[in-house]
Amino acid sequence: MNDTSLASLQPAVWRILDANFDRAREGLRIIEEWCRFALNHQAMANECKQMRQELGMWHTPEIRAARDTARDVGTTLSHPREEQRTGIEQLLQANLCRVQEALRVIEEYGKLYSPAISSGSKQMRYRVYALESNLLNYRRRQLLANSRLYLVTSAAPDLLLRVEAALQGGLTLVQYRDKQSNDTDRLAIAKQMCQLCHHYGALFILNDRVDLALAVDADGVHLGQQDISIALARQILGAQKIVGRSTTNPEEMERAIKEGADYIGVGPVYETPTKAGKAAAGIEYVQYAAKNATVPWFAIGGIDNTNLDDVLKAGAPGVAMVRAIMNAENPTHAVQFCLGMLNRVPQVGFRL
Ligand SMILES: Cc1ncc(COP(=O)(O)OP(=O)(O)O)c(N)n1
Ligand SMILES: Cc1ncsc1CCOP(=O)(O)O
Ligand SMILES: [Mg+2]
Repeated sequence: MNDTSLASLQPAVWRILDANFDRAREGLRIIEEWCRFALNHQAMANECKQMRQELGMWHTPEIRAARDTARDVGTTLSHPREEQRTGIEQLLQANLCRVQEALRVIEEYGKLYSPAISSGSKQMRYRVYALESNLLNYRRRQLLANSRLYLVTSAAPDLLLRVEAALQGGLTLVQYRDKQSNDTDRLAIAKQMCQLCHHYGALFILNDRVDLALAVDADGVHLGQQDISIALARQILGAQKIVGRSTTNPEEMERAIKEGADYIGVGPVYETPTKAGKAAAGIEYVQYAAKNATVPWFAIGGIDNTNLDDVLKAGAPGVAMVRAIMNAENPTHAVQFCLGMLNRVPQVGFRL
């Protein structure tokens, strides 16, 4: 192409704009379907729809007319990564990226066609960034609120295999708790466990360690009463991440909720060798939480299939377990059994 005058470039610019309007609208439609049918989230679905419609208005007949699919050398190009999505998170992420890229292309090439479309496209790209953060945040919180069984890990030679087996049973919430490894090992394990959980669509939380949670991009952190404040953890991790707090009595519960905990641990319900020497808070504290907790909560401490029914009868919407899953002969079956019992009790609707 020797003639580089604007007029001679026009057909190529139109073809680029045409392809990218399609790309952006298709990507938005994929995200919209998830917001609408999976999350039932009207505002986010509507935001996708509005943006699709605005793109439709910019996608003029003259741009559409430039389409030349037969001569498009890119139609048969693909990358193996495009053909495989390991989970819904990755699928949404890939499509958000696709929309952002397409809008960036429209913004740049639009400068050769219409400054209004170019700057409109830039504004829309920022709207897509906001949508991305709302979507991931909402999904995280919804998954937390719907999780009724929480696996807190303990040391095991086949730790990741055990966690994977538990995930295969339908677990959606995992906390990596490791009181004995060195930091190099902790970081390596946390990375792998985080990937594993996300592969199964589950949330991954770090016990105690905000720094490691940040390093591996975990979904959040679980803080004890002696750990840093919830506000500081949020400042470090960002507003999108989950911060949980242990509570052993009504005062700690009230404070944790007031300070903005996304969820709380309630216990130890019973004495447990996993936290030897810690006094039991008792089933009465579970009954108290059932009446007063306004955020998702998990009864924890000495719970197994011999007493799960009592804990549920006391009003727990969810439970956290270490030994009952980690030491089970078959963690998949242990999870399935507990979820079966938990799902017999109607779900409590916490406000997201
Ligand atoms: C869900 C949940 N609840 C409580 C705890 C206990 O946390 P903490 O008091 O910090 O004790 P350690 O787990 O750090 O020994 C928890 N980990 N998870
Ligand atoms: C971490 C923790 N926090 C309160 S009790 C507890 C341990 C629960 O372990 P188990 O389920 O094996 O009794
Ligand atoms: Mg702790």
